[in-house]
Order: sequence, then structure tokens, then C-alpha cells
Amino acid sequence: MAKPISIEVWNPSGKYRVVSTKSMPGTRWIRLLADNDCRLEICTETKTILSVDDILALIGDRCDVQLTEEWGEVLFSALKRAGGTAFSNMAVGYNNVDVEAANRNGIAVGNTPGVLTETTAELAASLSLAAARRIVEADQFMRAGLYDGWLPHLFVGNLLKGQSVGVIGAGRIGSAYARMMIEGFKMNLIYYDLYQSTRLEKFVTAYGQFLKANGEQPVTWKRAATMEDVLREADVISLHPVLDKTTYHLINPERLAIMKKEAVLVNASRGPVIDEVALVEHLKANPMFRVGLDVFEDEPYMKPGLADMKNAVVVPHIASASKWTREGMATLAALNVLGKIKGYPVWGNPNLVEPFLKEDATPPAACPSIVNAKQLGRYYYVPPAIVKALRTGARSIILYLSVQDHTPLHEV
Ligand SMILES: NC(=O)C1=CN([C@@H]2O[C@H](COP(=O)(O)OP(=O)(O)OC[C@H]3O[C@@H](n4cnc5c(N)ncnc54)[C@H](O)[C@@H]3O)[C@@H](O)[C@H]2O)C=CC1
Ligand SMILES: O=C(O)C(=O)CO
Repeated sequence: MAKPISIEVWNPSGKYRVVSTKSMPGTRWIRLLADNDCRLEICTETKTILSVDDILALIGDRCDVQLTEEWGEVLFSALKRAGGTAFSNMAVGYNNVDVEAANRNGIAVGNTPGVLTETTAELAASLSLAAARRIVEADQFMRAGLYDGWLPHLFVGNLLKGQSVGVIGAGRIGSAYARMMIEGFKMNLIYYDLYQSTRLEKFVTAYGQFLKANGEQPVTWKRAATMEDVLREADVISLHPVLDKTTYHLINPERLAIMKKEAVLVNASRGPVIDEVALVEHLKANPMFRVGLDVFEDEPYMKPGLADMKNAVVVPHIASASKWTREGMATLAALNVLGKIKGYPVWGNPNLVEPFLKEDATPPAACPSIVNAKQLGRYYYVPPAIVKALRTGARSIILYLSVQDHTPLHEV
């Protein structure tokens, strides 16, 4: 039997036992669970990453639902044995979750899209600027008392205006990042994604027309046929794909070799998207090549040598770390599991989650985002106004919801 884990308990007499492996920001998520007959147990262990045994001890022999951490067959089957039916990641990415194992055990898997997009894109933009303009190096130089007057060559970096920004993975975050770099710095876009991002293309076209009408050089966009085209052409490249078999070590020695010698590479997706050993070698050989990294291949560790590289800006996976986003993530994770306990349907559009976030309002009776809803045969929540419109034959509303926002077709 695993050793006991220290916990803090809310609403001890609650009917449903909900376990959170981490303390999450804000208090609304706690209130929402406690006010809905849940006994909430929050792990208060000081270690950052819990082991499988720690989590098994937390689940115990009766647990209705679980929030966050690395999950596979051992944990999902233990949760099922304890009577659990739902798990929610406090994250939009769920590469840490074996969804097949969850399906086998009939456990709903929640995630928290819709609140991270801008916050994560802003951090990617910050890393782009910090790397391009050598801000961390210059800050360290200043604090070390080395500054003794303005010099023409001191920390010369890259101008972004008019250069090209490359985005690999132009989904929610990649597109938001692209817009920031295009609108903010008037960069031209080249992107690679498995799917066309017409919304992003339309945005760049319209912004280009606006600039032209104002006598400025218009910005342009290009959808690249291959990832290599982006790597060869772009001055700043930001990686925003999901992590899966197709994107593991997407940046490898061969691909690093075709990038410009003075390019800036940013990664705020997942560490293993870059072969980090190869990256360290590339940084050593190309001092003008710079990177901004929020995520690492062996998180929380860095590959040997990376910490010594002056041409690398490194931060500890803080891309989603704004108060609004983190509190929103906690709320959505809690509502995913609460919705499953209550037998609610799944929200029709996981990208439009504002109704769940209104501080003083009762949230909709739905799970905000369950990634394996279809596999588990869950049905979708469709707002009453849309149901009414569908009944009167308005097919275009189905198309709007399913195509525009890449959500599954709604079952009404
Ligand atoms: N550093 C951090 O704190 C955060 C990291 N993330 C990471 O960012 C990822 C992306 O998040 P979203 O933009 O919300 O997801 P998304 O699903 O909207 O976008 C991902 C995009 O990657 C594309 N893609 C998939 N495979 C590809 C491939 N082989 N080549 C090129 N493109 C490919 C998809 O078509 C999609 O457009 C998450 O899965 C997560 O891992 C997300 C939030 C915060
Ligand atoms: O949401 C995610 O995927 C994260 O990485 C959280 O920061």
C-alpha cells in the first residue's frame, strides 16, 4: 500500500469525492465543486511531480473524479476500480494522457481550451522579442555592472519589421501568435499546418490592404507546401503544433541546418518537438542563431550545455501563466468533472467557453471540453436558440459551428 499523502479537504460531508493532485489558482473552482455536493481533496504535498504510487494513494478505493497529472492504464484502471468516471487535465495539451486507456476504462478525459490561446501566444511573442533583441543577455550584462557607456556594437540584434515570421502549427495559439507578430511588427507570414487557416489568411490580407491604403508596405501571407519551406525562408519561427508521433523531433539536425544562420526559433508547444541535443550543438556552432524556449525535452531538466548558451532564452513552462488564464483553466477543469458527475452533456464548442467563466453567474449545465466524448458516446450541448433554429431548417448553423471552429458535428 502506498504511503499516505497530505491533503486539504473542502466540504467533508460531500457525496462525491473529487481529488485534485495540485492546488489550482483562484477559489471559484473550489466553490463550484463544494456547492455541488462534492467532497474536494486537494493534495498539499510539496513535491512538484507526483509518482504513480502517490496518485494511487490519492485515488484510494473510492473516488468519483480526478484532476491533472500524467495518466495511463495503471491510473485509469485504478480510478475505474475506485468507481471514478472522469479525469480532467488542467491544460489544453493532453499528450500526457493515454486517451485509449481512458476509453478502455470508460473514463471521460477533460481539457481546458479557450482560455490559454492569447496568454500562450503572448509569451511566444515575448520570447521572440527577447531572443531577437538579446534582452536577457543585456539584462545580465547590466546587473553584472559591465555597462560603461553606449557603444555602436553593444547587443546588436534583429529588426523584426518587414521580416518573415514562420508558424508551424497554425491552430488556436499559432494563429494568435501570427496575428500579434504581423499586426505588432508588420512581419510577413509563412505558415505550415496540415490544414489551411483561412481565417488567418483573411486577417493578413485585410491588414495588408489597410496598410496599403495608408501608404505603408502591405504585409503578405503564404501557406507553405512543406515545413522545410518555412524553415528556409522565415527569420523568426515559432512552433505551435500538438505533440504526437508526427511532431516528435520535428526540429532535428537536418532541419536546423537549413534555417538561416541568424534565425530566431521559439518553442512554447512541447519540449520533444525539438531534438534538444541537436539544438545545443547548433547553438554552439551558430552564435547568431537564437532560441526562446518555454518547454524542454526532459522537463523539468535541460539537456547538458543548454543553460550555458547565451543565445538561448529559457523560461520554466510559464506560457499559460496569467492570472485570468490559470483561474479559467482551474474552473474549466472542475466543471469538466462536475458535469460528468451530474450527467450533463458536452458543450458544443470548446473554444467558446466564456459562459463558464462569468464569476458570479451559474455556469451552463454542460462539460466545457471532453476530448473523448465521441468515443464514450456522450452527447453535445446545443444552446436552445440553435435547437430552435435547426428545427426550422437552418442548416447553415450546423456548418458554422462545425467548420468555423473545427469542432465535431453536433448531435441534436
Ligand atoms: N507552453 C505552454 O504552456 C502551452 C503549450 N501548449 C501546447 O500548444 C499546443 C497547441 O495548442 P492549440 O493551438 O490550442 O492547439 P490546436 O489544436 O488549436 O493547434 C495545433 C495545430 O497543430 C497542427 N498540427 C498537428 N500536427 C501537425 C504537423 N505534423 N505539422 C504541422 N502542424 C500540425 C494542427 O493541425 C493544429 O492546427 C498544445 O497541444 C499544447 O501542447 C498549449 C498551451 C500552453
Ligand atoms: O495547456 C497546456 O497544454 C499547457 O502546457 C499548460 O501551460
